[in-house]
Amino acid sequence: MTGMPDTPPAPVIRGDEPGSFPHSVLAERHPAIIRQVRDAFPYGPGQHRALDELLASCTEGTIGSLPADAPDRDRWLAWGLADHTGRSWYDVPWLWSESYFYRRLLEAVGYFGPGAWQGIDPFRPFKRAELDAAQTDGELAALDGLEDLTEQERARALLHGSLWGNRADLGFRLSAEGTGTREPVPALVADDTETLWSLLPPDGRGTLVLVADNAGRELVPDLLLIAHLLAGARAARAVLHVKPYPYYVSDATTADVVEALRRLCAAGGAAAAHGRVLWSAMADGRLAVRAHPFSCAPLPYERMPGDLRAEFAAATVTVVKGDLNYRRLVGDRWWPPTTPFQEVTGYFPGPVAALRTLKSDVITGLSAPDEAALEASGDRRWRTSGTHALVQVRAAG
Ligand SMILES: O=P(O)(O)OC[C@H]1O[C@](O)(CO)[C@@H](O)[C@@H]1O
Repeated sequence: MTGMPDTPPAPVIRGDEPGSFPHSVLAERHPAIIRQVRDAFPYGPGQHRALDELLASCTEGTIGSLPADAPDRDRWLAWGLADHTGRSWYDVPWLWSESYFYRRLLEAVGYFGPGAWQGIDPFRPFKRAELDAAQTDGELAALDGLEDLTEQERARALLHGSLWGNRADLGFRLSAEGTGTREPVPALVADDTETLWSLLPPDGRGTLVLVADNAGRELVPDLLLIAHLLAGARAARAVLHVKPYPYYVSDATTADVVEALRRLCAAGGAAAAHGRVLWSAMADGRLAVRAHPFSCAPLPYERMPGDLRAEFAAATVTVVKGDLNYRRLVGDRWWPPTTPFQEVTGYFPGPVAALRTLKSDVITGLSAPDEAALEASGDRRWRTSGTHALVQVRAAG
């Protein structure tokens, strides 16, 4: 990574090795997403044709440019489009390929308009199904059981709900059962939770920035965590960063925040109480939502623009959720796993915490014995299967 004298840059991850996880995402997952989106909407012939073209381009073709009148064409040119046009999707950085795939998918279905399909989220049916699932009711009802816990125990349960929600699985029931001395969640490969709490003490009255990842069953526990931190004055203000347009299937947009909040408020019990805290915090400005264009950039956060840098610099702590954001935070590279998290995030303009279940190859900040134990565990997919998680914090700004 540039500017980091102690840490020589590791190779950028590409999707060009058959059999590798990134390769399978480009070769199998992307075509499957095109199929699912196509089946979920009564699209017209133009959209079907554009989806056929995208499928052909990603499977056997090369990266094409954006239409001359695309509203974000200049932005994409600044993000490397001209350099990558005409190259194979497999030969450019994997992060870039994936990001651009979602941009092209939205183009194909007319999301950017003009026209009647402008603004229609092609992933909405999948997000909606998750939010509407009966299981979500049960998970929200389980919140009532947290009411008897101490503030610390509740904060921990909600933090783990947000963390494991990244696996689309609300973890607070699990965590609530285990509060106290027992370790509730195995499989944490790094746990800097106490450092995170030291940045957000009760009555600390700072600003929490949370960079969200997925909608639905990850965003709901993210919102619950924010509600708890605001209600207990561990944060006086919170800023929730979401995506300006649909991305990586389930990533949260402002529309998803609205749906999640309405779901909370309609749930009754403790969930609705949290929902009301958030609703009024939005009304008086203590909770703000941002949808910065860079949130959908195919680049690491190290290359963030000045206005975003200033926002993160002003935060007491920025909590970065999920796998994709982790890749962007540390750089999507084949780091040796013992590379210090503190070093690869040294460029970040303020204290930063990563809450992530492991769903791609990137990992930093492991101790050598932990790395050896994971490698010896017999399951070679510990990096990618979502069975492990981490809480990593760099406290110094
Ligand atoms: O929702 P998350 O935690 O960002 O995970 C998404 C991950 O899934 C992938 O799209 C691969 O399936 C990764 O590229 C990405 O890092």
